[in-house]
Amino acid sequence: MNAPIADRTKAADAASIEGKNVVKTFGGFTAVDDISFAIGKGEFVSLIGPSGCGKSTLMLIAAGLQPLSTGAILVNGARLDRPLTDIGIVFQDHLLLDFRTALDNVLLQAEIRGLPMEPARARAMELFEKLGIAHAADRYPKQLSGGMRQRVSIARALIHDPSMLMMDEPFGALDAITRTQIRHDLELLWMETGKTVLFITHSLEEAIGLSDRVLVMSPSPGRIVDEIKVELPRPRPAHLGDYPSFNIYADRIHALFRQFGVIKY
Ligand SMILES: Nc1ncnc2c1ncn2[C@@H]1O[C@H](COP(=O)(O)OP(=O)(O)OP(=O)(O)O)[C@@H](O)[C@H]1O
Repeated sequence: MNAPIADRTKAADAASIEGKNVVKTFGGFTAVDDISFAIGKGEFVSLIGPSGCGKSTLMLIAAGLQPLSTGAILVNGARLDRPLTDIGIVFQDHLLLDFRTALDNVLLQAEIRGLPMEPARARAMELFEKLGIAHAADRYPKQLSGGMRQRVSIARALIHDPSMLMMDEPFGALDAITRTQIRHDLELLWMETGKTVLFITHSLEEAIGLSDRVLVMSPSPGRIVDEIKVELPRPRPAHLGDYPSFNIYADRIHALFRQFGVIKY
């Protein structure tokens, strides 16, 4: 099998992130139950698990946006005690401002971060080219399809060239055909940039189609119950079922969900 990460030279600039015995309680309720994980520089790791198992909570903790109850997050080996800034985040909801064009939405991120505007504009257009939306740079969010809006969100998350990307069900609201294409485009962008990615999804195709490793979570209280190293060549095809090993990985995840009663047939 070929190496999962295409451009290891870029990965040197990427961040590593580690969770050590992370616990998160809300009052008496345990949302995240003693989770440890390690994501290497330039690695693409997905979290998959049933609704409410604590995926978003874990991601927010890993980004320093939510305090943990006990445990620690280490970024490049240093304990995280504030929100990460060297990061891009993409949510299921695009969160674009209606009154700014696609390009200006991306440039807002550059403005907030105090980046020089001309290079930022050039980089935004370069990202738009790679994401296939250069022709729509001057359109407003309402004039874009759902897939195009998520592409703008990805460009916004990458405009400052962060060393890590976190994505919380970024394609969850898109139709199946758009999802397949945007998955492929994200994979190519990742192969080129070598960012460290933490990706949350409910989709086996997305988890297996994109990841170097898939971390499978139990129903609440969320724990990591399996780790699958995906050894499929990249870039991966639209129809993953062509690979017998895709079905083996998918069966393994289904079996776990069946064991937990998440899937009952
Ligand atoms: N701020 C909060 N206060 C209280 N409970 C919370 C809070 N945030 C999350 N929870 C609870 O923690 C659990 C995990 O939520 P979380 O959003 O992390 O799950 P998830 O796996 O991302 O779910 P989904 O796949 O449906 O998005 C849920 O039971 C949720 O209700």
